[in-house]
Amino acid sequence: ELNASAANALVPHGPGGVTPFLPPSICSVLELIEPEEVYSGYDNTMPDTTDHLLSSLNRLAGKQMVRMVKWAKVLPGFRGLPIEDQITLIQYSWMCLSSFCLSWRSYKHTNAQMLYFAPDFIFNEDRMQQSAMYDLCLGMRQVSQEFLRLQLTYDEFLSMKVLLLLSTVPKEGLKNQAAFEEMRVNYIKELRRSVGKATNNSGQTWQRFFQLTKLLDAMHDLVGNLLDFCFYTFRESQALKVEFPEMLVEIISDQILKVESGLTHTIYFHKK
Ligand SMILES: Cc1noc(COc2cccc(F)c2F)c1-c1ccc(CNS(=O)(=O)C2(C)CC2)cc1
Repeated sequence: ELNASAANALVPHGPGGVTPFLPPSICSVLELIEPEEVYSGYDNTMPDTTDHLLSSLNRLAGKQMVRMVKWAKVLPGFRGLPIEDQITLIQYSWMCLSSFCLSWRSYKHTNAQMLYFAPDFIFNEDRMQQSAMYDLCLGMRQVSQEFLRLQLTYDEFLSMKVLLLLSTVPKEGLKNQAAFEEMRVNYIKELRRSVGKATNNSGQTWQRFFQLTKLLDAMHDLVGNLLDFCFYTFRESQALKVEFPEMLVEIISDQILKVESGLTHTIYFHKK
């Protein structure tokens, strides 16, 4: 919609006519900066042993993390936060973001039937059983099925994903808490706009906004269990023969300390 500042940006282009110069909308920027899908390079000739599946998941997660950091650095508003806060927010939310993107890919590519980790690395029932985290996989597939039931739109997905980046903070607050809160409010407005578009601004808009914020809250509970499994596997990686790439070792080592000493706080939209 044309707001006041955009209206002032009308650029005259000749007698009487003006061509509106509109800054790109936030959702068009989010679509532009969304990373490409990553291939896992999974060796399908190897047997689907648990350690081979989990080590391959970790290698893929490491590749995804590189793209996630690049994405955050060009995310409108994120650059304006202090670098320490940028690092903290990515460190605290990486599993949540990774899982949310997995649910979207699974919804888009497999109609929420399987877990589409990568084009060359898809989990069917067998692989979910073999992965030693069957329940976590089912939980993730349920999120994907909720996307299908709601017919989640790409713009809703993109603004929800930013809100997940901005949902877990240090208990003692960030360096620049005000800048963080302003950014979070802006993306809540962006989600509201996306929902409005999806419901043609009908009476359904608020009901849908309620459903999507409930879905965001549900992500945190699932991801908490995923992180428990992650921290356990990380600690026992030698015994379990599960390899972790350098990128993940760095993030997990830092995060374990803060999560297990209760220094993190998750912002929920709804009371429990
Ligand atoms: C890649 C990738 N695409 O989505 C996700 C997140 O979602 C899930 C990850 C595993 C099972 C699920 F059911 C998920 F939904 C990842 C991902 C892979 C590995 C790690 C860290 N490794 S780990 O310790 O957590 C583990 C899994 C190897 C055991 C973190 C994220």
